[in-house]
Amino acid sequence: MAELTASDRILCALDTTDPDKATSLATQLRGAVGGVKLGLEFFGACGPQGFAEVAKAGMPIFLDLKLHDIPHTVAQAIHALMPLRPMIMTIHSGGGAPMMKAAAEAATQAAEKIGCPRPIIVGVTILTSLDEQDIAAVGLTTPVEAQVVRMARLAQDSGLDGVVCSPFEISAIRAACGPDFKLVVPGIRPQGSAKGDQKRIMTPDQAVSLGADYIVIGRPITQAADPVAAARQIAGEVNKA
Ligand SMILES: O=C(O)c1cc(=O)[nH]c(=O)n1[C@@H]1O[C@H](COP(=O)(O)O)[C@@H](O)[C@H]1O
Repeated sequence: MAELTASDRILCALDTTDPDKATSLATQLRGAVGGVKLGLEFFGACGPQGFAEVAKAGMPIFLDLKLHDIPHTVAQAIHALMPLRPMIMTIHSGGGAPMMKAAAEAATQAAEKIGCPRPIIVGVTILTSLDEQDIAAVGLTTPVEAQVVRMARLAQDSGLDGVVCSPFEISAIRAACGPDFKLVVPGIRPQGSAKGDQKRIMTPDQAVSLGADYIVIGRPITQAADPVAAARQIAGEVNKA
């Protein structure tokens, strides 16, 4: 497979309830980023129809619904979502091995049935909006990096293609899971941009240098006065690194 360019590695999170805004951003950003992410906010407001509208812009779409339920329910949800043909889908690694295995199997079966490539199925590990203190408060006493590596190994053993992790865990997961395991990395903030609710953050060039396959960036692009210029500047920084 051809090496991804810096722009290809950027997935822009279109977190909005407005389908016209999402479609317009997806159209403008074509060529400046590798794909767009539609998540709970967009899908909750606009549903599969909204997804199909944005898809007309011709960009690969990362469908981020972070599925987390019993194995049967998650498998059926994947069967229901697969006709949308997303490039990447998220489930939650915290759902455990039986759920992740069921998700991987459902994605393979649905892709065969529809006749499309299986999407990249990634497991969300520990959210980038949490720091050590927040994580300890929910009762997880293992240090974050060790906990995330544990979840990544379990995801790999269960047949997932990769995980969503913070930039801080990239090196440890690479060492544990090898070069082909996909690392999708949010918690990315270009120098000087507002952190917002993110806590475990790095700059785009740092994350790619450490080995991120994809970096997920929302507000620093979508809330910029010129989103295309912001995306191109980020790609430039990644290239320099
Ligand atoms: O699964 C995700 O994509 C995700 C996982 C995570 O740990 N942290 C995280 O921020 N995300 C998503 O990445 C995007 C980050 O958006 P910004 O904070 O605006 O750059 C949001 O759409 C989040 O839903």
